Amino acid sequence: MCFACGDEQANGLHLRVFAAEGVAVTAQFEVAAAHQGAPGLIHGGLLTLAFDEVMGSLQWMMRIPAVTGRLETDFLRPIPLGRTVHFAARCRGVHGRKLYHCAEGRLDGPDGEPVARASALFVEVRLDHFAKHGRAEEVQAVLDNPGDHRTLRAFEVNP
Ligand SMILES: CCCCCCCCCCCCCC(=O)SCCNC(=O)CCNC(=O)[C@H](O)C(C)(C)COP(=O)(O)OP(=O)(O)OC[C@H]1O[C@@H](n2cnc3c(N)ncnc32)[C@H](O)[C@@H]1OP(=O)(O)O
Repeated sequence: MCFACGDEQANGLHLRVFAAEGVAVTAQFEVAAAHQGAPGLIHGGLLTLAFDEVMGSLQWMMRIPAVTGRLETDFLRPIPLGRTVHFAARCRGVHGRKLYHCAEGRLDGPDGEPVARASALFVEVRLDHFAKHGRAEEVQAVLDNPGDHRTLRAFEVNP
């Protein structure tokens, strides 16, 4: 039940991420009333969350379990509610356990006005990172139905 991508989260971001050319993904985020910060505008933290999710999706494509170590967002333009942010993210490089990603958000279309940029460092972890640190109920639910989790984030790469 991920807040960024889970269908069950009534006020979640409901992000859908798609494989692109190379080690890259695209995604869309419809900014709803529940995502408000200042009146009529998106909350900046939620935009950063969207970047975290979109860049974090690259790991699924790379088949490397990793967590966010550092994430920096540049807020270029205010984003009104009711608009759609189109994201494009790619892996810039890998050094040891460190994965360097970058992403951009554009308004209302993949060629729309750039409204935000982000860069992140993800750090590869062993799978037991999640089992060890997560609350037991949710970890057990994944272990009971591992297929659900895999299917949810499966990309068709070069289908
Ligand atoms: C049950 C199974 C379920 C599976 C489901 C999968 C779901 C997946 C969901 C995905 C979730 C989606 C995403 C989410 O939302 S993930 C949620 C948010 N992120 C976290 O909770 C991460 C919390 N932090 C940690 O666990 C540890 O600090 C990590 C693991 C990150 C590193 O601690 P660890 O002790 O392991 O490693 P290390 O400290 O030797 O560092 C290693 C290298 O990295 C460099 N470094 C580290 N931090 C920074 C930094 N801030 N700036 C610059 N550099 C940094 C460091 O210098 C070193 O470099 P070098 O010396 O090698 O050159």
